[in-house]
Amino acid sequence: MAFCGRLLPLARRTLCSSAAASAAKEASNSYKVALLGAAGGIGQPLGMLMKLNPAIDRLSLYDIMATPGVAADLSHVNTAAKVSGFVGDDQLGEALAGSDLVIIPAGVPRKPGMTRDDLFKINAGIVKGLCEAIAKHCPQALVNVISNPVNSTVPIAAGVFKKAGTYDPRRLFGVTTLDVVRARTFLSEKKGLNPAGVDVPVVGGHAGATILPLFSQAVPKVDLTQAEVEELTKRTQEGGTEVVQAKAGKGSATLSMAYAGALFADACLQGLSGKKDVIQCAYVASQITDLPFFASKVRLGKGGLEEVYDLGPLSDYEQKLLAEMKEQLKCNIDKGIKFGQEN
Ligand SMILES: NC(=O)c1ccc[n+]([C@@H]2O[C@H](COP(=O)([O-])OP(=O)(O)OC[C@H]3O[C@@H](n4cnc5c(N)ncnc54)[C@H](O)[C@@H]3O)[C@@H](O)[C@H]2O)c1
Ligand SMILES: O=C(O)C[C@H](O)C(=O)O
Repeated sequence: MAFCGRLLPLARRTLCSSAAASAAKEASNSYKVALLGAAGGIGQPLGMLMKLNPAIDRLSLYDIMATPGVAADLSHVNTAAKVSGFVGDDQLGEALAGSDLVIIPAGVPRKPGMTRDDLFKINAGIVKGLCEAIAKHCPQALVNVISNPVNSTVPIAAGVFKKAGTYDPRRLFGVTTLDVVRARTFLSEKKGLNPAGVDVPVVGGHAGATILPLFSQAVPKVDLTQAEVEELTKRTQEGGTEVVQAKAGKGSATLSMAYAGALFADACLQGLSGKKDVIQCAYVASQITDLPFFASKVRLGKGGLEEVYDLGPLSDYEQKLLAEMKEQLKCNIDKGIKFGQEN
């Protein structure tokens, strides 16, 4: 994780005009990050990883319960980020004010036998309410949506921001990094590679068949039989379910998700700081297919989303899976858009 060596010169604390403040941010990488759902299974380890990130000088932990304790605990870790806990609706505005990046893992997780779409009923309303507050209190922040079903919660967030007049597609991201993390891990295990040097783009969405790992574009280039490709693809698509079943009713992926969420959040902050060539996969407003939201490789920069890359050359198998998944992804997107229009 590239958190290395970006510590803060004290001088920036004295700057107060917004131009000076933004110049200072760029020079010193001092960002405020708000984590919504901070007392949860993902929220707690993700809060920990954010506390360790030297690019962050203020870490705001918000939840509907238990954040004072989580914040007190985390605040004793001797890193620069100043931790504050906020609990309940009344404190949400203060938690968000001045944030550069808001990460949303708030909401219920799956139990065995459920699909991510089964979470829609509860999580749609949670994401909507939190995004309304973001539009009001930190409309310029980048927003990382982790809450499932991501295929629908991102269109919901876009709808809220559109209604509020603050929508900028460059600032809204569905976090699909865990799919990339899994594809890297599973490929490395299969081929005896060091996972540190392995990359696999994962495109589409974040649910079952909509998760499309592109093993034909893996780095380093790896020879795989068709049976191996199919096995790795299936395992990546079902990675979340593998964890849900293993946890047997006690939730879904939290630790690996916190790791993935921290990677993506750090990439967003690196982009904001002006670092060049920050490339990640993410689920964003997109024109590379006929669907309005799609996960693919993107470049992050000072404005957030700076470039959406097209899919590149796909194998026949990947083309077939892409064609097959589009209807499901479209349904998930339409459901989110409809919810946004009706609520
Ligand atoms: N994008 C991904 O790859 C990915 C991976 C894993 C989990 N998830 C999703 O992340 C979400 C959270 O998972 P978890 O395991 O952390 O669940 P959890 O139940 O352990 O934690 C969720 C937290 O959200 C809080 N919360 C509920 N309503 C809230 C609100 N209105 N405002 C603020 N906080 C609120 C809860 O109090 C709880 O602390 C789930 O929807 C899960 O499906 C996504
Ligand atoms: O599978 C889930 O429900 C959680 C998450 O989306 C995951 O991929 O682990």
